[in-house]
Amino acid sequence: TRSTRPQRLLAAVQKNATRGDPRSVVRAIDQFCRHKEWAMNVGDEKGCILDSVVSEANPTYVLELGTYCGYSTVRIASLLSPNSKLITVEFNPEYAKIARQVIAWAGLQDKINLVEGASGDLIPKMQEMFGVKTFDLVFLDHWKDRYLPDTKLMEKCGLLRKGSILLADNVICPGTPDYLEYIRNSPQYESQYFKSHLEYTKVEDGLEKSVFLG
Ligand SMILES: Cc1ccc(Cc2cc(O)c(O)c(C(=O)NC/C=C/[C@H]3O[C@@H](n4cnc5c(N)ncnc54)[C@H](O)[C@@H]3O)c2)cc1
Ligand SMILES: [Mg+2]
Repeated sequence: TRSTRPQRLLAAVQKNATRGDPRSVVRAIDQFCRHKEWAMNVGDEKGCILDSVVSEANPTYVLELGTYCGYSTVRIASLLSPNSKLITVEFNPEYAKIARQVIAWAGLQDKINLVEGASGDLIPKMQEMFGVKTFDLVFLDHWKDRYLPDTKLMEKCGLLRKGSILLADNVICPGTPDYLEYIRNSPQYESQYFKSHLEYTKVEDGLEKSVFLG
């Protein structure tokens, strides 16, 4: 049977990237998506904004919602300090299988915990499963209609502390109107919009960075 796009993306990583070199994995995926087949990775342009937010935050505990093939997982983890951890949540077993191999190729399996399941089920279990008290940074990049309910769930579960950062992809395209409305009007958050483009295209998109004020 015909291969899937994630399988072809993984093959491109294994062909063009150097084992143990996360930045070469990121570069290989961007090359594949720009010149061969578009895929919904945060991409190189928004990826630079992601890099600067991660570097400035220097987080110990990171949560990513929506692993897909692991592009942003590798991009974030490559910037984390030695004792920090990234937990990434993915409910599609096919995507999880590909992402695990991309993460392994980058040599980042010790920094990353990929957990399979739905965010709505896993968020309430983060403390008991991983001994996490609060997350310093959350990257939202899963189904767009889950951003708001999962943010409210993280608040309810006490997973955010004063200064925790939420970074949301695609707030313009595909768009997350209910999330933006909530987060920009809530006195509990200080938000900032980083204008950019939908990965590998000229269509406008952007990232919304929101600091939880506690
Ligand atoms: C109209 C239109 C269409 C597509 C685009 C282009 C475009 C550009 C982008 O950057 C995008 O992020 C997207 C996008 O749709 N992303 C959804 C990403 C889902 C991944 O996360 C997984 N997942 C989804 N919900 C959950 C959940 N609860 N618990 C656990 N995993 C979940 C899925 O299993 C996938 O691995 C689309 C632009 C415009
Ligand atoms: Mg996205």
